[in-house]
Amino acid sequence: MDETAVRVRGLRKRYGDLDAVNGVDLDIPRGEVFALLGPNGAGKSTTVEILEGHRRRTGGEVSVLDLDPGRPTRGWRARIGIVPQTSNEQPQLSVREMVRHFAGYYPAPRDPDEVIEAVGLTGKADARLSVLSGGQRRRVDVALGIVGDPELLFLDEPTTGFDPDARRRFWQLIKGLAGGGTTILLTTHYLDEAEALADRVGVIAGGRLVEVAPPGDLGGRATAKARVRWTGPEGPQSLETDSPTQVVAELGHRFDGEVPGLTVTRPTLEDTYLSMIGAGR
Ligand SMILES: Nc1ncnc2c1ncn2[C@@H]1O[C@H](COP(=O)(O)OP(=O)(O)OP(=O)(O)O)[C@@H](O)[C@H]1O
Repeated sequence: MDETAVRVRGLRKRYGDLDAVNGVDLDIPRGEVFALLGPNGAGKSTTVEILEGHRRRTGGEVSVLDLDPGRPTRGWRARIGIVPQTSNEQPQLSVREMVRHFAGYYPAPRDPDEVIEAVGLTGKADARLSVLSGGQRRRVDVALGIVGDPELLFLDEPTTGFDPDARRRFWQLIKGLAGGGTTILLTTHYLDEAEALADRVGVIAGGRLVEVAPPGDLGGRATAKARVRWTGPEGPQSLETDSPTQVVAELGHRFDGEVPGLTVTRPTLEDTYLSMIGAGR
C-alpha cells in the first residue's frame, strides 16, 4: 500500500479562458490532516472536486488512494468520504433515516447512531431535515461523510454556519478521526480552524499553491522577528528583534519595574496569510 494518500502533479483545470487551477503539485501522506486555504475563487473546490472524482481535469496527473479519480471505481468510492460545500438532502427524511440510508451504500459502515452522536445530533435524530437549523444540517452533511468509515475524508468548508460551540465539538470529532488514522483534506476560510486541525496548510491563490507548510511555519512565521512596543518618556516606542526576552529584561532594568504599555507580538497566521494572498493576486 502506497503511503501517499494524495499525489498531484501539474494539475490544471480550465473553464473557457480561465485557468482555475494552474499547475498544482501536492503530496499528502496517509494519516495527515491537510488544510487548503485561499480566497474566494482561488481554486480550492475545483481542486478538491477533481480529487474526489467529481470533476474532470484539463491536465496533470492525479492519484488518490492509488487510483486515478478520473476513472473511479465503486470500491474506491467506498473508501473515501465527502462533505461537499452544498448538499442535496431529502428534507422529508429524519436525521436517522438519512444517515442509515447513506450507511447502506458502504460495505463496512459505522453504526449510524454512533455517527449521529459523534456529530452532536442525538437529540435531533428523529427530526426531519427540513426543520433543522443551517448549522444542524451541516452536521448531518458531516455525518454522511463519515458514516462509510472512510480512509480519506474530504471536507469542503465543513463548519460554515456552525456556532462556536459546534465548531469546537467538530474539531474534536476531526481530531478523533485523525487520531484513528483517517487522512483528511479540508478547505476552510477560518484560519483558527486550519491552525487547530491541520498538520500542514496549503495556501492557494489564483489557481496556484503559493506555499505548503505546517501552520506555525507558514510564511516564515516561526523565525519571524518579534515586535516589542512600550511607552517611554519620549512617547510610544517600537523595536523589531530576534531576542524579545532580552529587550524586555533591559527595559525592565531601565524602568526599574513595570514597563508602561509593554506588548510583544509576532505575526499571526492571519497576518501571514493576508500578505501571502495579497502577493498572489
Ligand atoms: N463550472 C464552472 N464553470 C466556469 N467557471 C467555474 C466553474 N466552477 C468554478 N469556476 C471558476 O473557477 C474559479 C475557481 O473556483 P472554485 O470554486 O474552485 O474556488 P474556491 O477557491 O473553492 O472558492 P470559494 O472559497 O468561493 O469556495 C472561480 O473563478 C470560479 O468562478
